[in-house]
This record gives sequence, C-alpha cells and structure tokens, in this order.
Amino acid sequence: MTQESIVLENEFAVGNTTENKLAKQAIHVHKFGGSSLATAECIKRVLEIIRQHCQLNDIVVVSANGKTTDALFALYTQAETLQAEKLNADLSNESEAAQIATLSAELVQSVALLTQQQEQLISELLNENNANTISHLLRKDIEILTTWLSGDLALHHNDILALGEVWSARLLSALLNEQICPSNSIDAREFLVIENEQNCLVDYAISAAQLRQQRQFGKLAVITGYIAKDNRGHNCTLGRNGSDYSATIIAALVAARTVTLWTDVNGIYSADPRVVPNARKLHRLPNGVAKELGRLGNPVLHAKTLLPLVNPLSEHHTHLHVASSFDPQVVGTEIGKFGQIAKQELSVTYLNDLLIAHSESFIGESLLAAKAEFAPICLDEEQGYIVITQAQQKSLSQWLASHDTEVTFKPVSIIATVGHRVAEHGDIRARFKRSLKTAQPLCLANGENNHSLIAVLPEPCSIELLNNVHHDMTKDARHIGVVVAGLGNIGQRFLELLPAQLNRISLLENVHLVGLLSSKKALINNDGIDVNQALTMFEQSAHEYTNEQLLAWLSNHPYDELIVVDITPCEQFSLLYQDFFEQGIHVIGANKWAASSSSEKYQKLIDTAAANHSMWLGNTTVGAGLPINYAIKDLRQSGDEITEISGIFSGTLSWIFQTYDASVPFSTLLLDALAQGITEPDPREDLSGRDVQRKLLILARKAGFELDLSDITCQNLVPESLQGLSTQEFLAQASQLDSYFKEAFESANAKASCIRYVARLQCVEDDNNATNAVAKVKAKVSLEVLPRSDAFATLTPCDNIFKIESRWYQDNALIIRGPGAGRDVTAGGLHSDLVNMCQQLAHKQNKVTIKGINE
Ligand SMILES: NC(=O)C1=CN([C@@H]2O[C@H](COP(=O)(O)OP(=O)(O)OC[C@H]3O[C@@H](n4cnc5c(N)ncnc54)[C@H](O)[C@@H]3O)[C@@H](O)[C@H]2O)C=CC1
Ligand SMILES: N[C@@H](CC=O)C(=O)O
Repeated sequence: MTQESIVLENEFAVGNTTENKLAKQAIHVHKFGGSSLATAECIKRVLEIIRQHCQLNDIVVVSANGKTTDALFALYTQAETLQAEKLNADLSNESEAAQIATLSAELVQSVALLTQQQEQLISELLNENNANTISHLLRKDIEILTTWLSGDLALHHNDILALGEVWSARLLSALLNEQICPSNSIDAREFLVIENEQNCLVDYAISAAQLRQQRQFGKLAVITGYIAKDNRGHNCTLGRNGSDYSATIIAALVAARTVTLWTDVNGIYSADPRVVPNARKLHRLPNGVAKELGRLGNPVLHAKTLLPLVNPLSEHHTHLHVASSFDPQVVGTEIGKFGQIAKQELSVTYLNDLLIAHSESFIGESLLAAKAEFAPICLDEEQGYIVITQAQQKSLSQWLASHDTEVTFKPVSIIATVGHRVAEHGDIRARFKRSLKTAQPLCLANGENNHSLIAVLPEPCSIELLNNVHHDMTKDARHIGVVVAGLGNIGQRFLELLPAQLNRISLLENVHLVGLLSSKKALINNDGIDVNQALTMFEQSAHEYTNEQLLAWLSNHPYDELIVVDITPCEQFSLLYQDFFEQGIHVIGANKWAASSSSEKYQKLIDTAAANHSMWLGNTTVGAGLPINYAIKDLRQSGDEITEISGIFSGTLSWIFQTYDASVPFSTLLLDALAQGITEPDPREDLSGRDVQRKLLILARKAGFELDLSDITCQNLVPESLQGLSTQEFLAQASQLDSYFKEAFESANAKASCIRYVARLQCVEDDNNATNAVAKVKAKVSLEVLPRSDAFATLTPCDNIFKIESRWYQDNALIIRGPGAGRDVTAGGLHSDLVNMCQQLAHKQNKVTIKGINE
C-alpha cells in the first residue's frame, strides 16, 4: 500500500460514520479478469498492482481464476449427462451399469482435479495457517457442490457457476490480509439485485444501500464479479463478460471516479492488432464511441459494460481504463468524457457471419418495432433492411411470421469506421467509400448516434481489406503532444510561429500543443492548448508546479508520442532529460547544458534515449538554425573522418567584434546585443567564452571525439571584478569592460589586424595509430588577432562561420556560414527540428505485444 493509504487509514480512524468516512476519498474500482488470476505467479502480479494502485476505500472485483468457470460449467454438463443416462439405463444390464460407473468416476475425477487446482493456488500463495483455513472452506464448498451435482441440477445451475468467483475473491482477500492490508471478501449476491437474468437491469437504489452495509471501514473490499441475485431472490449470473459489467455497476453504486479493467491486453487499438500490424493504441475514447466499438465487435469492450459509466443515480461520470496486468506500467486506454483531440481518433472494426434481412416490415415506421426487438447492427428504413447475427435468424423469422410478412436473408459481413460523429463528416464518408471501392459494398449505413459508418459487404471482410481501410482512414496517424519549456525570448517566438507551421506542414497534422512551462508555472491540458492564444492562456490559467508533478503527468500522458521542447537556459531543467528518456519522451533542446555535460552523464543520456527509443535533437545548440550539427553527423555517418573544426561560434561576439571600431563603447554594443535577443540571458555566458566552449564540445562529440569541457582551454573575457555579480549588477557596471577592449582593438588595428573570438579543435593523433583508439585533440576558444582579410574576420555581424577539415575536405575546407543567433533563426531552427522529428516518428512502428501471440 502506498504511504497515502496509510495516512488514509489513520485519518479514517477518527470520528464520523463508516459511510461518511468511505465517501471521503475518490473511490477507484479495479477489476481483475480470469487470465490475470490464472496462476500463483499471476496472482502475485495482481498483489503488486494492488499494492501500488489501491487505497483502502477502493474496491477490487474479481473473475474466477483462469478457466475455473469453464471447468464448473463442464462439471454441470457431465452431471447432466450422467443423470440423463441414469434415468434411461437398465442397471441390471452390465454394460449400461459399467457406462454409468465410468461417467460417475469421470465426474468424481473432474471434481478432484478442480479441487486440486484450487488447493495448489492456496498452498502456493498463503502461509500454512491461512492455507489451512481457506482449504477447509474450499472442502466444505466441494461437499456442497457434490450434493448439487447429484441433486436438482437445474435448480443449482447458477450456484455451481458462482463458486469460481467466490473462491477467487476469498483467496485474494486472504492474501491481501496476509501480505498487504486489511481486506474482506464480499459475495455480490449479498447486495447486487437485478430484475432478471435476461435483461440484467440493475436495481441501483437497493443494491447501493446493501453494498454500503457490506463494505467495512478500513478494509479493502474484494467483490465477486459475474454473479448477482434477481428481484425474487434467485441466484443469477450476468452472462458473458459479466465480471466487467459487475465492475462498472459497482462503480456506479459507489460513484467511483474510475474503473480499471486489468486484463491481458494493454489497451484498445484502432483495429484488431492481431491482424492489423499498424493498429495503434487509442489512448482516450469518448464514451459514445467506445459503446459503438463494443457494439460492432471490439473484443475488449462490451456495450453492456459501458452502460453504468454514466451513473443512473447521480449523472456522475466514471472513467473506464483498460490496462494489462502483465504490463502494469504501460498506460492503457481511458474511456470517458474528453475534449476535441480524443474526438479526432478513428478506428476500424469488422464483423463476419452476419445476415442482411429485407422485409416490408422494415420500411418506414414499422421498422421501430423490429429495432426495439432485435437491436440490429445497422438498418435502413428506406431500403427496408436490417443486419443481424446468424443466431437471430430464427427468432426474426418467427417474429415476422407472426406479423404476416415475408423476409429474405443473405449472408453478409460489415466493416465500419468508428469515431466521434463520423457519419456527419462528408470528407470521412467520401474517404471511407473510396477505400471500399473494390469491395463493392451492398449499402452504407450510419451507426448509433452517428458514431460509425457501416458498410455491408457481400463477402466476408478480408484481412487485406481491413488493413487497407485502416490505412486509408487513419493514415496510420500518430498523435503527438508537444510541451514547450521556457517562454522567454526564443520560446515566445517559437510559439508565435507555431499556428502557421501547424497549418502549413502536413506532417504536423496530428501535433498538439499540450503543455507550457516557465520556471515556476505550468499549464498542462490533455485536450490541447489553443495555439493561437497559448501565451494568454498561460497567463490566465498556469499553476505553480514541482518537477515531481510534472514527471507524474508526463508518465501518464495520453499521446502516442510526447516531445518536450527545451528553450530554457537552465541546467536544472536539463537534468530532467534522464527521466524523460526513461519514459520514452523525446527532447528537442536549444538548451546546451545536457549536450555539454560530463562525458559520463552525456553517454548515459545517449544510452537511455537509445534504450527507450527516445529521440534527442539539438541543432540550435550550435549556430542557431544553421545545419552544422546535421552536416557533421552526415559526414561521420558517411564514413568521413573530421580532423579540424574551427570558426566563429558566437553570434553575440561576432556581432560585437564585427561592429566594434572603438567609436562607441564596447559595453554599449553588449547591451545592444542583449536587446536584440542574441546574447544568452546573462551575456557573461557569451563574453566568458563558456557558450563557445560548450558549442565546440557539442560539435566535437558529434564529430566522434571523446572529451569534456575541461579539455577545452577557454579565455574568459570577463574581468574578475565583474564575475561574482548578479546579472543586473553586471549590466550596470558593464562599462568596466570598455578600456580593455579599446586597447585590444587599437593594438590590433595598428598592425592592420582585428580581434575575433575563435574556436579551434585539431586532431593530433597520428591517423595510422588511431585504429580503434579515441583520437586525441587540442582544443581552445580564445580572442585572436587576425589579418583583416581572414575568412573569420570578414563576416556579416552576428554571422557564425564553421570551417571543417576532414579526409574528404583536406585541401579545401567545408565552410558553413550564416546568422548564428537571434529570435527568428533560432525559433526557425527549433521548428526545423520539430518537423524532422515528426517525420521520423511518422515511420516509427510501435510493436504491439499480444500475450499468447507474439509474447
Ligand atoms: N538567443 C539565441 O539566439 C539562442 C539561444 N539559444 C538557447 O535558447 C535558450 C533560451 O534562450 P532565451 O530565450 O534567449 O532565454 P530567456 O532568458 O529569454 O528565456 C528563457 C526562459 O526560460 C525560463 N526558464 C528558466 N528555467 C526554467 C525551467 N526550469 N523550466 C521552465 N522554464 C524555465 C525562464 O523563465 C525564461 O522565461 C537558451 O538555452 C539559449 O542558450 C540557442 C540558440 C540561439
Ligand atoms: N548567445 C548565443 C546564442 C546562440 O547560441 C550566441 O550569441 O551565439
């Protein structure tokens, strides 16, 4: 149990009634299916999930362990056969008597096998004392089961089927008591009342009141799924997938905030991932869309399960999560009420083995009666057809015969595209029709609440068609969330350019701005932040945050990919990259700290990013928007070996030294550069040479050299007297710089030369000896006196120049030159990284792991 739950328990211990205390904290319902509870190992995993995710006032709902319900059903059938045989057998006939004896022995054996399976779970999991207690209860149940199997079977049908859930809840509760927290198991038949087994309509008022009596304060309730009582007091079951339904009913009864269905898949996909490899996980599904998916054959969602999510007692909305108990750290799918982004999701589903039934009774108003009776998959009152399952054929024929109308049936299948109000979008309808051309659909119908477009096909839906339609409808789109950190000089410009970029670049079609961070405040919105008003929204709605809160949100983000754009100058923020990469989050950084951190930290970041398929781009860390990082990476990847890198790497120092002629004080130019947004937030970062030193280190690493900042000699141009001041104090006293630079300028000028701040790195290792060895380098950044005609001396102010010498560029160096700082070029460079990253992400395939298939 978490620390929070311990506090909770103590908190509950004072004052008030049990009911009030239980209601004090939002309740979460966790339902574990049979596969999640199949073996001792699975159950241990479930215990861990409960330890990490549950509070004492939450509720756990369980299915029977593994295939126990199937085994109980098989016992019932065996006993039924035995009883029928006994009834008809002539026991004086030896062979008939022997047959009965064999059947009896087989039944005894099956009971023994089931008992042994349960005993094994008990002994493997519980300590000796508890195991004895639970085994004793099991044996008593087996005695009763044996009498039921030899008595009035039909009367005890549901009693027999209920045993699986009873055993499962009892065992889990005992285990929780032993290892995790106080717990009590509750048999749902003690509180859950439905009208009858056929309609499963819940009496919410009575059930809620009875459940309140069953729950015990300070104990985690473990409740049986699948079973209930009808309003005449008979035991009944909730049918196939009844435990999921139990969980959402119970959530409605206690107004839970969420229900998590822990199962063996880690979410709902845009198509069945077993047959559509490009299917992507749907992170958030609006209620109505989920219902439609359940109706049209999604194997995880069942229309019935979704009904109680809007609480009939209070209009309270419960969110439903689907997650894998085999992979609990993976974020699954959430179903509930969402904004615009979740509503853009499209998925494709299909159903084979259906029938299309044409009849006059389906034309006009009379269709309503058929609709109420058969809840068809789709229908059309003008064309007079409904589409039903093959199992419904007989009852439909009888129903129509009683109305004296004829009917014709034809085998069909359907393929549907499902999404929020898709049927109202002409473009989606047109795309769907186009992609179905070769399949020659018989007709196209709108689904429930227009949340689907359903095509009726004359042939079974093939896997090829499903994949093609999925590709055409979803364009295999991946939704990408972007969080921008640092809303200063460059950050603001980046955001100003964002709306036009999103409009203009089709690769950015599914990119959503979802977070804005300053050093103190954060605005995070999973439904997206309006890019046209981003800064205003930030001003109005941002809240203070801690890094822990930020990381917690990031670990649960609902996007296929998340990109953090770091436009801060902050070392602390760069320390979060390690966490980002561990969570598979991508980073685009203008911030130079991480890329110029110690070799050890840098290598760890690179390794973590690679291990988690995270991308890290930082072209703007050197030369702003100039493609210098790309050029060096490309040379290296192509097999070239870089031997020298030199140039002017600081936009600020380029602008100042190209402009400076001693007619205007040096400090005035420095303040001017600051106002233009080309300096670092503290211009001493530029003037000290540190910014250039970092840039040289970043390029050196890209070129394949292993070195640290301390390996690069750096000439600091800030006099000691100005080094320890605050930024404001430094700026106020910047005139102290003037005499030094005046002198340096005049001395160089007297020799027809000029002063420039230059970065130089040279490989000094003999090439022949360098096989497999890390090349040694000499590197420094310093103020140099250069002839006025030198290539580094004749730049446009603010330009950077990068001179690269390599095996391929020996005699005539590769030169990249252009503006190396400033708002527009840097923000532009960041957008270039964003497009580049989205392009790579568009081709990224997330491997879907399906238990039992590829795992
Ligand atoms: N100015 C230029 O031409 C270029 C700048 N860069 C880099 O861009 C980055 C930003 O530069 P500017 O916009 O000029 O700086 P700035 O000082 O104008 O803006 C930085 C913003 O980051 C915020 N911030 C600081 N710590 C933060 C944190 N922990 N979390 C979130 N936000 C935080 C600050 O509040 C500020 O609003 C720096 O790393 C700089 O080296 C890179 C290339 C060129
Ligand atoms: N302050 C830097 C900005 C770019 O990195 C510079 O002047 O080059």
